[in-house]
Amino acid sequence: MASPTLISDTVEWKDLKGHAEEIKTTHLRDLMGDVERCKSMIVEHDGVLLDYSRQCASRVTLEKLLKLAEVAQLKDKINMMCSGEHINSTEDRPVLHIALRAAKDSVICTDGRNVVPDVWNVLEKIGDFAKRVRNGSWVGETGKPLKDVVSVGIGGSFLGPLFVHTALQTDPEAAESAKDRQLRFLANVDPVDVARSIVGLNPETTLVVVVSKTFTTAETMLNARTLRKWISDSLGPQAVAKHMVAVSTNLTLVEKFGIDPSNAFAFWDWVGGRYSVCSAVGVLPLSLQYGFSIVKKFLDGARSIDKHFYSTSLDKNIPVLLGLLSVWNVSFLGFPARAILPYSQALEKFAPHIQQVSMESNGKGVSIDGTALPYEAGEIDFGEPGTNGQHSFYQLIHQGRVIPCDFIGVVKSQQPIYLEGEIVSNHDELMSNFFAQPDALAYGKSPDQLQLENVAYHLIPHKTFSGNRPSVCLLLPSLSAYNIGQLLAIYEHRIAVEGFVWGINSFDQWGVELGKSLASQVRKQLHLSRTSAKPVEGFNFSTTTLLSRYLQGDAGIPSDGSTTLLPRI
Ligand SMILES: O=P(O)(O)OC[C@H]1O[C@H](O)[C@H](O)[C@@H](O)[C@@H]1O
Repeated sequence: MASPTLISDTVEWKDLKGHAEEIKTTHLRDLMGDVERCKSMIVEHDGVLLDYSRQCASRVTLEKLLKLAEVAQLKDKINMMCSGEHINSTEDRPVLHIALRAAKDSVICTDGRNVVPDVWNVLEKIGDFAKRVRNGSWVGETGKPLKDVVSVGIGGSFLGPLFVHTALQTDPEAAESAKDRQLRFLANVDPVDVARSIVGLNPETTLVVVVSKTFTTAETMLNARTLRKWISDSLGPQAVAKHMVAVSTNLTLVEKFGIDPSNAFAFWDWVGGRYSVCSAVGVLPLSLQYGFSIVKKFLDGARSIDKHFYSTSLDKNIPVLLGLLSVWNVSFLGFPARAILPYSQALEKFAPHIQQVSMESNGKGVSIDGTALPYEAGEIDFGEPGTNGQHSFYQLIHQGRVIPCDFIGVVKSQQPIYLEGEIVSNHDELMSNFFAQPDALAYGKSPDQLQLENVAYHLIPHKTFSGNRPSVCLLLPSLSAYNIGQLLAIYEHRIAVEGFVWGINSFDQWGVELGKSLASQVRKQLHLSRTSAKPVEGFNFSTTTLLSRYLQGDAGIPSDGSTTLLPRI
């Protein structure tokens, strides 16, 4: 149900534009002084606490944003998504990643079919397969158990599983069940990544999982062929059946590639690549590493947020509030970026994953009906765990550009350390920074304060912090599999909310196609030049110069002409 007009044409949008000018005259340090306001800006669900009191927003702002949500038909759009309507209109597809973590007895229909039994069939197949690999009843060609897994995939078939794997690695329960096993990822087509992914691995004890929604992605298919050769060179071509499995929506191409279709784990075109970590894309490699029961907890956590998202009123709804505040920051206050700052090293791959979910979803130039947007949509997302980021790019955030920040903290560390003689534990030290940074950004430091501290006159401008820099704080009880699932779903839904309000299609990604088709022209040229010395033609002056220089050099083939796949690193 696309709104007939652009959201920017509505009275509610224009009202917020005017209101933004008023808010700009109020400093956050004054807003923070209003305790009732701050109280109203803390919401909680199932152990997750969101504090958005450090947004450059008053209670009136919130009322106005909720009115904007109403005119954007946000609630209807959420309902349409959850009830399987084809809201991805340019691809004529439903958007049902919530079904991937639905309870077994729930009913989620699209096109007249309840998809939950399909989801659970695959989940149970994964559970069974992972159990057999892990307990050694599924063995490799030489009869040895498969203790190492290389997951080959890129984009949505890589970033989500990598984030969850990196986070689970430090959870004691998950780590215990991953003992003596390795999970590696191969995403980049760069031969260096290939070498890195298999260095030290023995094909006899390795299982390769090829993960690709389309099973056509050039990089993944070349990497899959490369690892197929690695296996068959060492163990014979018949070994592929035992050492390679696949995750895809395209089971015909899986079979054509030479993987037994009974060793393929399906998902469906109603799962967007960047929303696929809860499908076999993430569940298979993660279950092989940690066991299905742990991965199930991750799905349960995501489900808790799904329920909250579609059943809680908008003013108490964590993803909705976060989404509306993002729209506020981007479209009304003019802050185009967002820093994702988890105070947890285990979340080091969270920002890279959210970069794809957010920027591929909302980096659009037209509304859902194809009208050019007269406003910018999408955010520039980046981030690093704290405190590392503090020693890197926080300078710009404190005194340079205004970048709304997401501070993500964890109450209980998975790996507590306390050194005798220190005043606080390591985790308290980390969290001291988590609590201090948002206030430093919000309050800043004035020249008057600096004068009172007897700071030299000429240094006062350099040491002044303007403050008034917005952030939100998300506090999770711990980083269990369940909490990781919650965090994922909060961001997935937040990003959908932004897109719903901006009136765009957050579920297609046509912007990645052009580069792919130009690469295929270059690929053809490289092939012809290498095999028949065909001169470079059909490109502009710049590309011709660069390509010619490239072709004069290394052909990318080992100098002894060998095609060995033994890693050189
Ligand atoms: O899973 P695949 O079909 O191999 O796709 C992998 C990735 O490739 C594309 O370029 C898309 O932009 C991504 O959304 C997708 O996740």
